[in-house]
Amino acid sequence: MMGRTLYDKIWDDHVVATRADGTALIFIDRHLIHEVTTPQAFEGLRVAGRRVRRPDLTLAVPDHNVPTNNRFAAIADPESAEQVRLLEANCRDFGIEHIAMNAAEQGIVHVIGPEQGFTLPGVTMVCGDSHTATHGAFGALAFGIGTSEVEHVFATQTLLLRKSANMRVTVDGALGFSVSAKDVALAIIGAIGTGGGTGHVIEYAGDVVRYLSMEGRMTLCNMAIESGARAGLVAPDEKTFDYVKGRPRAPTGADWDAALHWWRTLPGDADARFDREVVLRGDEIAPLVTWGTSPEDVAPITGVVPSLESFEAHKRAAVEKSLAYMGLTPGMRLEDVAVENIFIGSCTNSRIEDLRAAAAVAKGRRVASNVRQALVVPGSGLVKRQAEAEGLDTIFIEAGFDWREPGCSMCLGMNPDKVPAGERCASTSNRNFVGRQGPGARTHLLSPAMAAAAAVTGRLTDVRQLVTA
Ligand SMILES: CC(C)[C@H](C(=O)O)[C@@H](O)C(=O)O
Ligand code: SF4
Repeated sequence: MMGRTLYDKIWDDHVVATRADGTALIFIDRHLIHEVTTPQAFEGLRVAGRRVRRPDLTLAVPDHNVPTNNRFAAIADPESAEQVRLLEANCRDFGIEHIAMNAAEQGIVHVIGPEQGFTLPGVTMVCGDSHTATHGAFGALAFGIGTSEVEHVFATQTLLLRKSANMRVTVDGALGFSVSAKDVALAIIGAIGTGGGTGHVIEYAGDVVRYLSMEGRMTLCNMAIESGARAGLVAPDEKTFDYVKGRPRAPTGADWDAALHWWRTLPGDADARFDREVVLRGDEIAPLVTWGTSPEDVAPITGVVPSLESFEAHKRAAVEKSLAYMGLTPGMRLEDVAVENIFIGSCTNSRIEDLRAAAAVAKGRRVASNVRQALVVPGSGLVKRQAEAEGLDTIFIEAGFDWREPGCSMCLGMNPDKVPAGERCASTSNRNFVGRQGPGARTHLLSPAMAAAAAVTGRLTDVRQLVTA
């Protein structure tokens, strides 16, 4: 038998039935849900007179619409308030565990899954949310689904799927000083483009990926979707198992031993074949920022806004449009771009290590006077509590940052945290699309350390000038 990849193994383990047309019915081990993509799915169940088949494999949390301040006041926007209310009511009606907005464990769905030990190696995991790829960091096959599929999983705990192709992205060598998982994620998308992973599940491999912490691997897998991939994966190893062990929903006792035994068999076989291979060198990755309205529009912070001529002819019109939206001109030094807003948060970069990296830069410095909002939004209540125990909140507050409650916040304009039209934001999130952080907002994606550097200088800045090795 030919060697199998990690993806092949998880897939094979979950096939319930195969059909003549090449699709397969796949069992879903874990279903995360949030308030945005579930109301219609629950309604569909009601109309059909169905129950949720496996409420015990389902976990709910509100995140997109929750305000990150004034948590105990009513949510001002009626639509947001209704979505959050509906999630709770539907979970009560259908017997699903719901982490309430003001619970200590609340947070962004992709932060709380791993934190709670709900995310495990080898499982299939879905959520009505594109950044479900994050959980692939544990060697779980995790991907986003649409609302009608959410209903299908509710009703049957399965999905009808067509298998993707196998792709491997290897990042060899080591990362330079102040270069983080976010820079690796951006470098990969810059190299392969937003369509580079289409039709594939990407396994991230190589020394750089092995060396990354679980937090870093989550950042990397989080952005798999921005390269068009169905999912991102990292083979589980001892670091993975150490992270999972002792989490509230992780297996214990004999179950743990059995799980560990199985998890160790998951990494791909040495002779497994990938349909596509891409190799990057870690030492060639600099701290990166985006200059355009697509996550593939990346450049080293030491660089300039690219010229139209540097693109293939068919791309130039789009680049021109994107630069006009961003208010940038070719040849402009990226370090000369002033920013009025800073966002440190999102399911890409709101975990404890992200906050530590940002705090290390912010410590003893002040947010620049041209910066009007500098938000630090922990990914969950538990991250917030940990950060406070370490005194990170004090560092941020003394530097002039705004220390908030957990949620999606300024990552997208579904709650009160928005970037005003025409203003720029140095943001640790994953999407710089037109209007993503508010109508007319201009987003520059970067790492937490780079966002903190931008906050204290008031412009995009090479963090390596502020911190020494
Ligand atoms: C609102 C939700 C469905 C959406 C997603 O699917 O990703 C959001 O989380 C995002 O990041 O754009
Ligand atoms: S933090 Fe941003 S990317 Fe992540 S789930 Fe929320 S809105 Fe989507």
